[in-house]
Amino acid sequence: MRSYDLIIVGSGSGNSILTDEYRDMDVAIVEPNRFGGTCLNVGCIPTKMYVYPATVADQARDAARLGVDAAIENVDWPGMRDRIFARIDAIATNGLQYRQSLENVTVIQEYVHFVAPYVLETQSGERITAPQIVLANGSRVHMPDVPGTDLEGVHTSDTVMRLPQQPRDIVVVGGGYIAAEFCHVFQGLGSSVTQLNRSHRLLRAHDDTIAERFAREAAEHWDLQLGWSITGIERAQDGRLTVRAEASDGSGELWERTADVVLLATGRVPNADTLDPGAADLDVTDAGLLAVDEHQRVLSGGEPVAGLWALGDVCSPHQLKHVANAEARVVSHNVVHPEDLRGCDHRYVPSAVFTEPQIASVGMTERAAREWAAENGAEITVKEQDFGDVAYGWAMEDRVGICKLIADSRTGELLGAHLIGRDASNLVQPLVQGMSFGLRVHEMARGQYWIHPALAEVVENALLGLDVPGQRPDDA
Ligand SMILES: Cc1cc2nc3c(=O)[nH]c(=O)nc-3n(C[C@H](O)[C@H](O)[C@H](O)COP(=O)(O)OP(=O)(O)OC[C@H]3O[C@@H](n4cnc5c(N)ncnc54)[C@H](O)[C@@H]3O)c2cc1C
Ligand SMILES: NC(=O)c1ccc[n+]([C@@H]2O[C@H](COP(=O)([O-])OP(=O)(O)OC[C@H]3O[C@@H](n4cnc5c(N)ncnc54)[C@H](O)[C@@H]3O)[C@@H](O)[C@H]2O)c1
Repeated sequence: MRSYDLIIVGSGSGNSILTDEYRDMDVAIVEPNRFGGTCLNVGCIPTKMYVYPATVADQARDAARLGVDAAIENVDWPGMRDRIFARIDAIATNGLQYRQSLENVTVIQEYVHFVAPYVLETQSGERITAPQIVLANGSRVHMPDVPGTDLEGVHTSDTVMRLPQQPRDIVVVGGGYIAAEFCHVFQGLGSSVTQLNRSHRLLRAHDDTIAERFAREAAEHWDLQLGWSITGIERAQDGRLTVRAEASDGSGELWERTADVVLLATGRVPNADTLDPGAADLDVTDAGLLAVDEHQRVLSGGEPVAGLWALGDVCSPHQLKHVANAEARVVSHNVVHPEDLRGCDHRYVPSAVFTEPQIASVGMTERAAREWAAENGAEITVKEQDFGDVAYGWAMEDRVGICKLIADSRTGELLGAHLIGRDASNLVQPLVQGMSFGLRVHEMARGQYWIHPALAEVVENALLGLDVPGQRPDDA
């Protein structure tokens, strides 16, 4: 059995823990797939490289409203795909080659699983061990359990971005982040898109106002079919794919649609199970995540196991790259400073959905805040500020955007922020900052300049619209 000082399983955020402090350690990085993990190869980065041109095309289509007549002559999918992956594949290849070039690092290109505490076995039967092991092996696509998902032309986010040609039409199954982003990509680039979702609600974790506004916009941009559960996919006589579904309400009503391509976007599951965690007595949560404490130490029987760490999608309910990266920074420190353990601050985790229009959110939804207030004898104040009511919104003739804020009306603490509209993923950042550093609503609104007439004035006005200390007439 080969011994190392440290084994890292997974080359996504796990790869980033190796700082200068690790130069004298004998390290193994285990990565059976493309080096760099999900975000780089099949996730955040390539999706956004498709989202951007799709948004450009969408804006061109919408420009006549502003007095600019534009026409989209052509969308070069193969050229776009090759441009995107020329950049990404080179980063993955260079990342692998760099790690392989280091004297103290061994890259093992196989899957591993536990056979005993601190002992992992590769697919080819080699056993490796280390006193410190970082489990950063992410999550995988969840496939609906229906016939036909293995047919050619049925894709997931892992494969759809490498399609040889842009599909004329596509059925996207699911109502979460991935479905929302790919519906925008394909619709923006000119495919005919049908979105099929089991429930009547899109983006289920989001604030009701935002989810409803998004569903309204989605229905204007593509064919939105809500309340249908997929029952199977078949090869149609013309060689295309027929998706079949039945009504989710049990009425027995049936639905079908034929398209060139089907994209399954029905969630991701953590890869804790594939590590065989029972062989090392590791705790797994009901959601299938490796259980960790606040220092990212993996738990066994509720107690931290010395030298065993986890980070990212394999242990995080958030399934977000910035969370995986933050946890990687904590693990990077803790592995080499066990006497000075750091923790990860998960209080205000923002996220954005890069669809059209963009959506961004941090903190409690209004519904969660109302429940929290009822349980804690608190009172909340809510402000919905339309983008269309600030100067830059006039310039855009905006009819969609909202910045919705929720605060504790006694303390002025911002509890939640939810935006839909142009640049929402950037507009939310000053609010994340204010929340993270304990600023009260009035301090955020009046303790800084807001550039006029930037779109950020929508955030300023939303803050000023909250009924909180410092902003009431008797506080003046
Ligand atoms: C289409 C898509 C778009 C996304 N967009 C965004 C976004 O815009 N913003 C955002 O914040 N997040 C986004 N995410 C989520 C984000 O990609 C993940 O949260 C993040 O990449 C998780 O990082 P990780 O290091 O935990 O895992 P990963 O990056 O998945 O790395 C885990 C690695 O472990 C390897 N592995 C798995 N099992 C084993 C094993 N048994 N042995 C050895 N190696 C193993 C895998 O091959 C993989 O490379 C997106 C995800 C997808 C799928
Ligand atoms: N911009 C971002 O930050 C970003 C982008 C993409 C993905 N992600 C991350 O990746 C994760 C996975 O994304 P996702 O969109 O696949 O998951 P999700 O959990 O957001 O949505 C899954 C959807 O699939 C539906 N579904 C599940 N099983 C189904 C079935 N059998 N039939 C029909 N519908 C079914 C669910 O109802 C839900 O609407 C997200 O949790 C997110 O954190 C983030």
